[in-house]
Amino acid sequence: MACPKEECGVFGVYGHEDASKLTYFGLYALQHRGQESAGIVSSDGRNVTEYKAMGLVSEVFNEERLKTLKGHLAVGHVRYSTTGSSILQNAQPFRVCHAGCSIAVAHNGNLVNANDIRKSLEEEGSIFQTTMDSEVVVHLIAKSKAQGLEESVRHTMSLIKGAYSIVLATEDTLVGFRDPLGLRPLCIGKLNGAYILSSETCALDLIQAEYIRDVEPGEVVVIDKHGLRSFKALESKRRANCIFEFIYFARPDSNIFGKNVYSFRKNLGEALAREVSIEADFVMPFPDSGNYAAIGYSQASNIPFEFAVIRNHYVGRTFIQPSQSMRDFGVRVKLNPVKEIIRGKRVVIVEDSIVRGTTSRTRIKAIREAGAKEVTMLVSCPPIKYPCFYGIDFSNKGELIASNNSVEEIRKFLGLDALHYLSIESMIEASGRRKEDFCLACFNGDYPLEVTGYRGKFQLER
Ligand SMILES: O=P(O)(O)OC[C@H]1O[C@H](OP(=O)(O)OP(=O)(O)O)[C@H](O)[C@@H]1O
Ligand SMILES: NC(=O)CC[C@H](N)C(=O)O
Ligand code: SF4
Ligand SMILES: [Mg+2]
Repeated sequence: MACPKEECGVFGVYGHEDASKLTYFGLYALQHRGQESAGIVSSDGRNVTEYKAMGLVSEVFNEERLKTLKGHLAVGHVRYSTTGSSILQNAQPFRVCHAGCSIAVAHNGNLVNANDIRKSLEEEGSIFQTTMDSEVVVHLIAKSKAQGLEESVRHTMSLIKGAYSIVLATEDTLVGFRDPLGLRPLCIGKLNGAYILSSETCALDLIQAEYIRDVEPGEVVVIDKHGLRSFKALESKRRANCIFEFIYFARPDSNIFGKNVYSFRKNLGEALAREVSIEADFVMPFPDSGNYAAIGYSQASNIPFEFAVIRNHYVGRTFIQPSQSMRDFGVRVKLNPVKEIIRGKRVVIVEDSIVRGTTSRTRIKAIREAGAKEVTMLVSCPPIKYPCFYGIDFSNKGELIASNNSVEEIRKFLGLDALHYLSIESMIEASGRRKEDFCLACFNGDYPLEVTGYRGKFQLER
C-alpha cells in the first residue's frame, strides 16, 4: 500500500528569527518527498540545537519543540531511505561536532560510490555512526575543513559521485550544493532579507518567500552574515535532470528544473491523446498522482473527465491490517470506485506510472467489479525497465514489472482490455526540452553516471 517511490526533501533558512518555524512549514510542504523521519537543526550563530524522530513532520514537531530550536539559521530534512534502513539512527539532518565546529547535512539523492569512500575512510580510522550514504559527506568535509569551508565543499564534491542536492549548516553558515548533472532539484528563495534553500518551490510559496533561482548543477552557494556568494565547483558537459520528478514525485504546484510540474504532466496527457485515439465514455485518474495527465488527455481528446474513484485523504501510512477475509481492504481504504458513474461504461484510466503493477492490478479489479464495460489504461510515461541508483527506491530490477514482461503480458496481468504507454519521444517532446537534458535511465538503461560500486540499499549494513 505504501508508495515505493518517494524521496527526500531538504530545506534551509538563513537570517530569520523564526528559522526553525519556517523550516517546519517548509518541511510540511515537502512531506510528499519523504515520510519516514523528519528533523531540524538550528543555530543562533554559536549554540546549535537539533531534534529528529521517526514519523511525519506533524507528528515529530509541535510548538513547544520548535521553541527549543532557537536561532536565525536552520536546516531540515524529510527522509525516504535509499541507502540504509529506515531507523532513527539514520534520520537527517546528520550532525557531528568536529574540532569544536558543528556540521549538519541534509541530503536528497543517492551516492553511488559511498561504499568505496567509506571503506577507505574506515581504513584510516574513521568511525561511522549510520548506514547512510550521506554520512560520508560529513566525514569528507570534516577532513578537509582546515582549507576553509568553501574549499572543503569543493574537495568533497570532487570525490563523491551520484545524485545530491545538499543543504549543509555550520554554527553560522548555510551552504547549498548540487551534483554536476543536476539530478535532483534545489532552489533559492528570499523572505524579508532571509535566504531560503528548498527542494521544491511549493515550500517557498507556503512561507510566502520569493523564488530567486535554482542552485545550478555543480554550483555551491554559501550564505552567511555577508550575504550570498556562489561558485561553480564542478563543470559537466551534460545535464541529467530526473524526468521522474516531473512524472510523479514533485508536487504539481512546484516549478523544478525551470518548469511547472502541473503543466508538464498535462502536456504528457496531451501527448498521449496524440498517440492513441479511443472511443470511450469518460477519462479518469487514480487520484491524486494521475489527475494532471488525465485532465490533459481529456481536454485534448474531448472525452469527458470524471472522478470515478474517490480518495480518502485521511489514510496514514499505518493502519490495523485487515484479516484475510477482508479482501482488498488495503486498496479500498484509499480509493473507492463510484459504482453509479462506472456501471456499464467504457472507461479510460490515465495513470502517471506503473512500477510493480501490484496496486494497479487491484485498483483495476475494483473498477471492473464496479461494472465497467471496457477498461483501457494509458500510462503517461514509457515502461520502467531499469533500476534507479540516483535516489529513487526502485533499485531492484526484479521488482519492475516492465523489466520482465512485454506490454501485452502486463495488459493481461492487470486485467485490462487495452494498455498503452507513452513513448520516450513523445515524453521528451512534451517537455519542450532536449533529450540530453534529462536522465532517462529507468526507461532506456542509458545511465548518465557509472554505477559500478553501488551494491543496493543495505550495502553499508554489515
Ligand atoms: O507499483 P504499482 O503497483 O505499479 O503502483 C503504481 C502506482 O503507485 C503510485 O501511486 P500510489 O497510489 O501508490 O501513490 P500516490 O497517491 O502518490 O499516487 C503511482 O502513482 C501509481 O499510481
Ligand atoms: N531519498 C533520498 O534522497 C535519500 C537520501 C539518502 N540517500 C538517504 O538514504 O537518507
Ligand atoms: S533512473 Fe529514472 S528515477 Fe532515477 S534519476 Fe533517472 S529518471 Fe529519475
Ligand atoms: Mg498514484
